[in-house]
Amino acid sequence: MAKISVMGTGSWGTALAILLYNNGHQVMLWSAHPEKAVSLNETREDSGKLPGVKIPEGIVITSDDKAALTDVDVTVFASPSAYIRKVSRRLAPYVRQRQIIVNVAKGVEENTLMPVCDIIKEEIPQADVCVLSGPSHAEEVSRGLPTTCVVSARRKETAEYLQGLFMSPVFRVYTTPDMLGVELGGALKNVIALAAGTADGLGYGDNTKAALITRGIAEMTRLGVKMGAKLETFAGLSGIGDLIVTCASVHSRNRRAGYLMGKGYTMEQAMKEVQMVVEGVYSAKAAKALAEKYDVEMPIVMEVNKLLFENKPASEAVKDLMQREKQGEISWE
Ligand SMILES: NC(=O)c1ccc[n+]([C@@H]2O[C@H](COP(=O)([O-])OP(=O)(O)OC[C@H]3O[C@@H](n4cnc5c(N)ncnc54)[C@H](O)[C@@H]3O)[C@@H](O)[C@H]2O)c1
Ligand SMILES: O=P(O)(O)OC[C@H](O)CO
Repeated sequence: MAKISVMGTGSWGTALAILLYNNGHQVMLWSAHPEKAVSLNETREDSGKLPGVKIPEGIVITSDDKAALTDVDVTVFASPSAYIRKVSRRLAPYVRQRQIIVNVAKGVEENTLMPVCDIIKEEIPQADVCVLSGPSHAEEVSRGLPTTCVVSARRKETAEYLQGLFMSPVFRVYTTPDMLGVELGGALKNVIALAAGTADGLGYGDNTKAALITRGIAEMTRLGVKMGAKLETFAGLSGIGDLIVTCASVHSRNRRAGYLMGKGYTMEQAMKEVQMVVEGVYSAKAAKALAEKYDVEMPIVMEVNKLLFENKPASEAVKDLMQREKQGEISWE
């Protein structure tokens, strides 16, 4: 049994706290907001985000920074990527040397172009920062539906230790040394999911969805490999696996936000309607900047940016993607 704190009471933090508790660990769930911790303690359910999912009484819910980080074997950082720097800076004084921190947020910071693990490392240099990612909607994990993920760490032993903590009969975890690839897959798939949702909103079919997923993973892979990630990672759970789930699932907030934009909502209206974090909107500009920095062609990412930030009509974006200059699918050289 390990002592684990989960930092963040969004749907993913809550689902992982329940998973880890059911695996027999001692679990604390921390909210950045005292009033949220108080209300969750009373109700033992987040009826807005995970209706019908009970948070076991054995999970201690707190907003006490020091208590949540004292004598823990592992801490899981589950805040949305936009808050990770602020949360890391706030918690840094309570983090011991070589504390294992597992990042489960998916994003790239707009102004620094850093994936989430790098942000945590910068703010909490004494920590051993790892990542868990993959096709894993909280709505399904919290109900014990079979799910697979991948965990990456600097050292193989740490990754295998974490694999053991998270694994259950309904939650299968693989290990990988490719932290950068895992992080980029998780962040970039959200941008492609906005495009897939938009196509749904426009009333397009399965052919269009398959095209966006396939050409989307091609873009993600091109960029990732140029940045130093491994090619195989993009064919794995944190790459194509997560891209499929986020482009197809009824639970996906990125797909839903895109769907609403396809129906004519503005980005702001769509985000308001979804009510949960739409990470793709935060990562889109960073993805575009990375494509430019590494000189990689990412036409879907470029069109998503125009849709989000230049009010380009969705149907125009699709037309421009379809009528791009002719290309080979793979090189003839
Ligand atoms: N939900 C999922 O199924 C799922 C699965 C895998 C990964 N993720 C990733 O996990 C991360 C969290 O997503 P989520 O779905 O749990 O979020 P969510 O939309 O359910 O919840 C939002 C969270 O943001 C927190 N928050 C709001 N304002 C804050 C502030 N100022 N400072 C710190 N925290 C603040 C809220 O307390 C809440 O914990 C995201 O990066 C997401 O991509 C989510
Ligand atoms: O599918 P979304 O947009 O809800 O994102 C949540 C997770 O990343 C899915 O693994």
